[in-house]
Amino acid sequence: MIYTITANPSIDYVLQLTTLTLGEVNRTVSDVKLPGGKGINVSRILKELEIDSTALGFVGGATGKMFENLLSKHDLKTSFTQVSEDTRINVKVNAVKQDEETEINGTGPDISDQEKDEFIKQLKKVGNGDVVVMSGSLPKKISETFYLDIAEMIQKQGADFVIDTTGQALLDTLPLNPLVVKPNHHELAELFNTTFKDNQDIIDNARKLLDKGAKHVLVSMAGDGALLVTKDHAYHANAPKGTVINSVGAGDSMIAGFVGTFMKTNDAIESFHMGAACGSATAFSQDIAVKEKINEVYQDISIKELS
Ligand SMILES: Nc1ncnc2c1ncn2[C@@H]1O[C@H](COP(=O)(O)OP(=O)(O)OP(=O)(O)O)[C@@H](O)[C@H]1O
Ligand SMILES: O=P(O)(O)OC[C@@]1(O)O[C@H](CO)[C@@H](O)[C@@H]1O
Repeated sequence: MIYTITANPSIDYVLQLTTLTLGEVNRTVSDVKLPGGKGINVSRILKELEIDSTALGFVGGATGKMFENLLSKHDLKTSFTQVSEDTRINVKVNAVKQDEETEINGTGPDISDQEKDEFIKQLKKVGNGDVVVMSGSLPKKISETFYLDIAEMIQKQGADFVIDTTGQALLDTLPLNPLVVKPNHHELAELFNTTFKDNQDIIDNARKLLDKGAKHVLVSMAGDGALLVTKDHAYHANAPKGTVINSVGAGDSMIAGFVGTFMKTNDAIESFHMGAACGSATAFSQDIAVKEKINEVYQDISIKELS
């Protein structure tokens, strides 16, 4: 079983505008409310790929009820920990003429020690052969070592983990050998306080994450596709041409496609191909991609060995 942890889920309020002008009244062309959060998006793509997962996280208040209601349409297995404060609302603005996406993410509810303990109890059921995907920001009262503590705990129980976070929190988990990490190229550059001049530069820095313990490294590069870096080889997946509608969740979709396929096939290149298809398919959709779109985009992706 794959478990996804979204410590700070959200209602994503996605607004399409012609243009966005700060300091003025702006009106939407369309708006939708989606059940959001990185782990939730991973679970939603896994569902499209017909792979079972259970979504875990903290949900609370009136917005939490709305979140669960929005999510119920997707028929996912969930086991949320109820908290007393409200689930956050994240605002996503797509200004079509300016070809710009702006995101405003809330901080999320305070989580009490008791609520946190209840959540941790849920992880007792994780065992041999399971994979736990942990992603997204932490609510403010949760310790920065939350993901690291969970990784240590579930590893002792025989499970693998995947982590999608940035900075020191990511580096700290590498010695525990995450199955895959997926920084985007900006996050990778920040990790090593550098800038990249070409793909080889990115590959060299991605290999530092392998040296520190990651089993696979994906580097996503939005409209420039993605890289899969292993100790001896590096591969590039193209980003097919298409109309980008809302790329929120493209990175989560890539992780879901990779992890779900890897659990079935143990084949990193095939998993990378599916990950890239899921990422681009989501960028070409208003919501997280559905399986028909993923299958269509899959045909337009080719994986090239670079070294
Ligand atoms: N404009 C695009 N055109 C085609 N494919 C895209 C586009 N944007 C993203 N993708 C695909 O999705 C993958 C993940 O996107 P991206 O690099 O933006 O991840 P991210 O920064 O983690 O995104 P997010 O945080 O919004 O989920 C890319 O590597 C690429 O394969
Ligand atoms: O604030 P975080 O937890 O870093 O990111 C949350 C978020 O932006 O990530 C998802 C897209 O990746 C969205 O569904 C959600 O709103």
